[in-house]
Amino acid sequence: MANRLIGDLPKVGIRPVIDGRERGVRESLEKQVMDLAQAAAAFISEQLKFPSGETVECVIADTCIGGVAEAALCAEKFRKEGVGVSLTVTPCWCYGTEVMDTDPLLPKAVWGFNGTERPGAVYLAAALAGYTQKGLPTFGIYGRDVQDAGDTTIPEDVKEKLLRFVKSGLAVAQMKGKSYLSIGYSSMGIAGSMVDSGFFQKYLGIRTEFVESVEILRRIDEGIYDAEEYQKALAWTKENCKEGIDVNKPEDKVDAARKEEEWETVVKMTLICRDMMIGNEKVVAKGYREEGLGRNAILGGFQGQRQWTDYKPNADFTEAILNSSFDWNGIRQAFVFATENDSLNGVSMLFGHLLSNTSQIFSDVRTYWSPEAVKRVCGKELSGLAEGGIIHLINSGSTTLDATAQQRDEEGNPAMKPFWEITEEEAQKCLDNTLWPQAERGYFRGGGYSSQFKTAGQMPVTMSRVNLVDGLGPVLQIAEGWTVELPDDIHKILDERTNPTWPTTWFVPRVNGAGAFKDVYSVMANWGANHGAISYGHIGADLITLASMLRIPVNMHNVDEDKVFRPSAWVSFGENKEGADFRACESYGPLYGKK
Ligand SMILES: C[C@H](O)[C@@H](O)[C@@H](O)C(=O)CO
Ligand SMILES: [Mn+2]
Repeated sequence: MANRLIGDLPKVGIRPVIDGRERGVRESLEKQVMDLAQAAAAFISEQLKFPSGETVECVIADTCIGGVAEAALCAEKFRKEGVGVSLTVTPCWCYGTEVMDTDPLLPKAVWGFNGTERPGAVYLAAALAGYTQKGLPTFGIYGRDVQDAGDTTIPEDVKEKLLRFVKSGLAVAQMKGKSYLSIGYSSMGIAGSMVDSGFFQKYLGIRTEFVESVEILRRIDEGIYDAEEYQKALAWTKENCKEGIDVNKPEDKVDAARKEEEWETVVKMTLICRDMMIGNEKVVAKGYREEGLGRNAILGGFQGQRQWTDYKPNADFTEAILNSSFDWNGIRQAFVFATENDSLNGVSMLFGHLLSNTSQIFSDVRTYWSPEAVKRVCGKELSGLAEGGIIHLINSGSTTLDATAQQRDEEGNPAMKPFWEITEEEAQKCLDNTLWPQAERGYFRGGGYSSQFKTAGQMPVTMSRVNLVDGLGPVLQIAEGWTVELPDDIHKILDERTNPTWPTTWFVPRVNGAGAFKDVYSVMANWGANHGAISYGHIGADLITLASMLRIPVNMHNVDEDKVFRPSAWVSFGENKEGADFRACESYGPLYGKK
């Protein structure tokens, strides 16, 4: 069952613009301009897929655009085709405001071909000036090296910017109109769980759906789920999810019958939470049409703690399985599902998922371990990437099992891959490297099973978090770095004194000796909340581009300056990129409403 949301996937609209002077000039350029558009479309469709694995489709205007009439015809075609991102391309001079895309909600870029025979770059600058003057911030793409007229190869630096822009633009388009499903609400006073509907609506175009956790009980008690799939899921769970240690005090331990009941409950919870997000035609077929429609949720969160977990088994199993790239139905697209209903960490996970097509890690940013403290506690030295200190990422539930690092990339390195690249063997190894200890009943009186594993390998990762600042609005912080695998004699001591029943990832951010990235300790000290969303790969530059499209300023990042790609208008807000970002986001305000 694909996590199919309602509505078609957005397409990329390609706008070949041209000098409208007929009887010579225009005719001499038609082929070159259209060839450039075709080349861009072919490149984008060949390189990009959606998290569902579907290919990104491009729509090219029927004709070159030499003036406002053809611009309007193109806009109409894009509307009918469901275009969500607009890319204008040209090698020549065109009439800036007469051919521009004036849709304020479409992320837009202009690729001005770096050629000399025709003034393509001059058009690019004129167009961007027009977009800036009209309050339609637009990305400008201009290759470093001159190309010969008619050359339709796309230079590497242009490719990088095209992909960054399109991926981010498609993320914006995919979020629009979807829902955040909040199951329960405030969790243990975590501010991120007090879902801010205004933020979701105005910045992301996402509607917030609130459902009491009792709905899960109702559906369990009244059998409002696919009984056949439940049996399949339970059998699969018994086969693949082995119980781990039971750290509970003797008087808190439960008998086999209760443990079986808890497994049955958490499997039902998983089916039900998924159905609440995206619906299930089997539930409709059972006569529960409303329940079977779901809430078109592109991401969800479960309060869990504490009322539910004081009474019923926790949702660690549910959260871990939904966030993973596989379940009893096989290898599939991961969901985005936050524990403790931390909706802001959920949004950060969603950004990572839409940009990388991979499943996501949700963690407490739990402990900074200095080399000295590790030496004191373990009598051992940290080495390699870990030698400057490490951050312990760990949280009950909500971490994808892909984070066991059992998948391999083409070079044989540990990786977390888009689901369509994961082999059956790799999925099985992720499961085989995960145990499911009984929940600690001091925390979780209702019991349940927590996923427990360690990230066994070094992988490039990016930790991020959206934070809400009163009087300012949302900000995004980003830390690129690596997971590290500690020697077992260190890992065990540190993990067991922390919590041996949860999933652990050891994280080392890339530091540069200054500011928030002065050292590993500074990264943790500057982290804006108790949680971080961790995505495979160094996707910080993509996150920065996406944030600028959403008018969310980036308050902290360790991405190379030359990788920062924002709308050209940002330069008008000053040379200091960080300050300009804040001023530009403040000036433009959220995409879908007033602050
Ligand atoms: C079980 C505990 O309540 C944890 O859930 C808690 O420490 C957190 O994760 C807080 O973010
Ligand atoms: Mn937490």
